Amino acid sequence: MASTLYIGLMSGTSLDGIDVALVDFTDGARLLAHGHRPLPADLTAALLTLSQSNAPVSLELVGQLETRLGIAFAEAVNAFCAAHGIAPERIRAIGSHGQTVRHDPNGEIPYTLQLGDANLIAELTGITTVADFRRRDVAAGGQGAPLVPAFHRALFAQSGENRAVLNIGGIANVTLLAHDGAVGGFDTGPGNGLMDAWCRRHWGIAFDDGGRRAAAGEIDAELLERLLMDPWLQLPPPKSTGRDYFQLDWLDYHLQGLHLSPESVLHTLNAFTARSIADALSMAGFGAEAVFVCGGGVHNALLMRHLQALLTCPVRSTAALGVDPDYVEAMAFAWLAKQCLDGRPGNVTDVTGAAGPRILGAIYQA
Ligand SMILES: Nc1ncnc2c1ncn2[C@@H]1O[C@H](COP(=O)(O)OP(=O)(O)OP(=O)(O)O)[C@@H](O)[C@H]1O
Ligand SMILES: CC(=O)N[C@H]1[C@@H]2OC[C@@H](O2)[C@@H](O)[C@@H]1O[C@H](C)C(=O)O
Repeated sequence: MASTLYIGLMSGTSLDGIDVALVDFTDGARLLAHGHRPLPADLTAALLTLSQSNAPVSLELVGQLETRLGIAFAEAVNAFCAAHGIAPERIRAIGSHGQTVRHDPNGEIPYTLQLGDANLIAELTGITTVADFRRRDVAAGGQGAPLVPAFHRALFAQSGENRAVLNIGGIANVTLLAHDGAVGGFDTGPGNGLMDAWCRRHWGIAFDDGGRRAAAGEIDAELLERLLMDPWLQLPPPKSTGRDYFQLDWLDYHLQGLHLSPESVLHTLNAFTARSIADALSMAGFGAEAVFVCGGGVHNALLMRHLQALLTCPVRSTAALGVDPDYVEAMAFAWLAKQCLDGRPGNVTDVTGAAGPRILGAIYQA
């Protein structure tokens, strides 16, 4: 009988590193072990440059990053397996998200681009690898994102209540699990990405721990209003975005003529993330009875306070459902790999807008 153990690999838009999740699908989805491996600093720096939409990019750089990321993902798996004493033969497959460097499913020529050569992952780990999950959905006219809603449905639905599952990563996305079984979902806009970029620029730090620096500043009503006016936020679903749109150039444009302390800009960005999420939920007319949060934003206490203040239902971590909030996405890509190998669809057409359910991912045999 085929193994029920899968590894999910997630390297998200915040570029904080590689999440590794070992999941057993014998009965539901059980997280057996997890790990996090920072990306080498020069690789993060190259990816940050690449994700600026106006940066000149050479094909050589893209080719090299494809290789370097593939090696980094494989090393993350090998180190993880060694640390946990897991023989590669026990793993049915790896589901590798890859690193999104561009995402433009609505452009004249739609595309989405994730790097991290899965040939290398399969070769260096000896484990069958499934990767390239988004492009089939885009080929079918979809956004190619968000893809976690199908997994959220498998894991968190059947509660009889209207549940929202909110992932606050670099970008934020929400899954709407209605009490009658209907599933919706879309990106809501920036998560931590803009705050991280501001922290990097002003203090050379990766993120605002707990939201403490932001708390030292004030929310600026004028800046908040300007940010909330962005037309993307008003678009109806299906919709998705990436860090190539909500980036520092975008913020600098809105900061023109304002003279604010860096702390106040940060607090305004924090409030903006919360408002854009709450407004999106209200525009969707969903009537959430509970919101469960995953992704790194759950550790930003100030952001969680702002969210709770804006929403009338309880806002809790997915830990309240017994699922580690830092590994939901990595678990989702383990699940998507299993869906692919089982010949089952990975997309939710009401979420991505694709023409139909599609088996997502390409298989690289061990
Ligand atoms: N203690 C903390 N305080 C505040 N923010 C934190 C803390 N820990 C993590 N974060 C935030 O969470 C981010 C990482 O979140 P996560 O790993 O969910 O993002 P991601 O998966 O890369 O993004 P995406 O879901 O958009 O692909 C960090 O960059 C940081 O902004
Ligand atoms: C193109 C891309 O990489 N999108 C990511 C990003 O990070 C969060 C949000 O934007 C979501 O749409 C998606 O990731 C998750 C894993 C998803 O597909 O559900």
